[in-house]
Amino acid sequence: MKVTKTALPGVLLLEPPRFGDTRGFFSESWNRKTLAAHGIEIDFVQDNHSLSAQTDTVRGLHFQSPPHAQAKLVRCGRGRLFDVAVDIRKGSPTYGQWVGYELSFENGLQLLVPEGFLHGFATRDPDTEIVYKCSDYYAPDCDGAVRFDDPDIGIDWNLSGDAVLSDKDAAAPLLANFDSPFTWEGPK
Ligand SMILES: Cc1cn([C@H]2C[C@H](O)[C@@H](COP(=O)(O)OP(=O)(O)O[C@H]3O[C@@H](C)C(=O)[C@@H](O)[C@H]3O)O2)c(=O)[nH]c1=O
Repeated sequence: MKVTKTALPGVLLLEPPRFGDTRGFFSESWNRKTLAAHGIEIDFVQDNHSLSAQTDTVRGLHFQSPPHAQAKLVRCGRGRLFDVAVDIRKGSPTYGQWVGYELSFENGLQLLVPEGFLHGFATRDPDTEIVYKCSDYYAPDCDGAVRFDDPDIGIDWNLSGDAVLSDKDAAAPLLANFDSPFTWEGPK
């Protein structure tokens, strides 16, 4: 397993090995012991799977507040997506900064998004599937969102057309009008 640090401490890019043969490939998409050996010890309790029919579908930027904050381990099941994490921990030296990576069925990459970060993605192909593990259960009362195209965050989504959004995401507040429920706890 190759684990690469990103510009945002705590956000990691994971590359599980794939064993190819004449049938195709085999890959361990998650293994608690392997991740623990890399210092990643998170109790995942829920797996999510969604399909986005159209290219340029954007879901995000989402979070769940404490006491139901979620870390997420994200991969692409089919197609290609651009996956983004944004630091929203008050007092963090990287508050408001983002990183984004292309996760695809082809490259098998995974993004680890810790608690205290917004998560969102844009699809690059039709019928793109995302699959992700979450460290807490869905808690609609703690569900929140920030505008995906907030100019203060400035994510370069590189869309080919207009974003396809849910009503909830279209009505999400800007970061400037948002009181983050997360606080930076210092370097780890
Ligand atoms: C997130 C979620 C939604 N739902 C339901 C609520 C609603 O009826 C339907 C669609 O919900 P949403 O519109 O919130 O789905 P979606 O916009 O795909 O939300 C997801 O976006 C990505 C970026 C994330 O990071 C996730 O944590 C989650 O917020 O599914 C669950 O039952 N369980 C869940 O865990």
